[in-house]
Amino acid sequence: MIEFQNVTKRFPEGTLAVEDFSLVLPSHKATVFVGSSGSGKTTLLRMINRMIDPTSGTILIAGKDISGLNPVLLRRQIGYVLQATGLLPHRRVVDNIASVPRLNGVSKRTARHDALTLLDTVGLDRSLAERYPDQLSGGQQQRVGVARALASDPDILLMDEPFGAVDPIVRAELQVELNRLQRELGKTTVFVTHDIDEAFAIADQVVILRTGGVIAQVGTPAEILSNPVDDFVSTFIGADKGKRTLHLQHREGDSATLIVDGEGRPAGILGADQ
Ligand SMILES: Nc1ncnc2c1ncn2[C@@H]1O[C@H](COP(=O)(O)OP(=O)(O)OP(=O)(O)O)[C@@H](O)[C@H]1O
Repeated sequence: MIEFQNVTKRFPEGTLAVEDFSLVLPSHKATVFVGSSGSGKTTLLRMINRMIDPTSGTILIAGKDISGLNPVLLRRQIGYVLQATGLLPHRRVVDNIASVPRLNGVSKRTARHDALTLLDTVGLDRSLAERYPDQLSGGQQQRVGVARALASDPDILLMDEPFGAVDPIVRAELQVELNRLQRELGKTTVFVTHDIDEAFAIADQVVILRTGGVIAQVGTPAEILSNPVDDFVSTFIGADKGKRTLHLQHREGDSATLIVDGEGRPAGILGADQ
């Protein structure tokens, strides 16, 4: 479990990026921060692995205040996936994936062996292992980025707009794959996006943010879709627009709930436990 307790971040030149933010991010679940540009999503994410330290307040991981932990060691225990993948261009795919285990002292042979297994995990063919990142498509590079983030078997996976640079079809595939991985591996995932549809597709817990990291609403996709708390949230999820009046439809004899758009087209499915 990750817990933010009254966390505020003011950058040195004065911007108040996050103000008095408190929230529990449950273990083994995907929490998605969604909000418009500048709402503080990335700042919140980066405070979890101490790439940014709060001005005040406390962040706990598994009950431990992270301000007392060595940032470098903390980062090696937390997977991090970025839009720009961060893959090392001069290293082969297999060595990119093996890089953090190698830093953690795992032998080259074991780290490379595990890297090949991770290619299977993220749905990539092992024949890609010896390529360099620029010999892969954008979607394949993102999968390698996910494999690399999983390589040290972290409990926590941070993902900052990881699918923002790929085309919509590949993006939808990656979202489906991430859901599968989430079910199989049960990581505590924190995902940042400005795309509300992506948030609904991935999240167990959606956090809709206003400027300053102020929480507009927290809930499951079903809770937010069925009961937006105010006009801001309604506008954000598109419930006020004729073109996408999403609503939920329970199907007779089926445990899943269908999300249907304003024209009656299925837009997604919520699992039985949501
Ligand atoms: N290093 C920094 N120095 C000063 N201000 C910063 C810094 N990083 C972020 N900010 C400011 O803090 C606010 C929140 O930024 P943040 O990157 O967290 O937002 P975001 O919701 O992730 O935005 P985006 O969707 O555009 O990435 C913005 O006003 C931003 O300009």
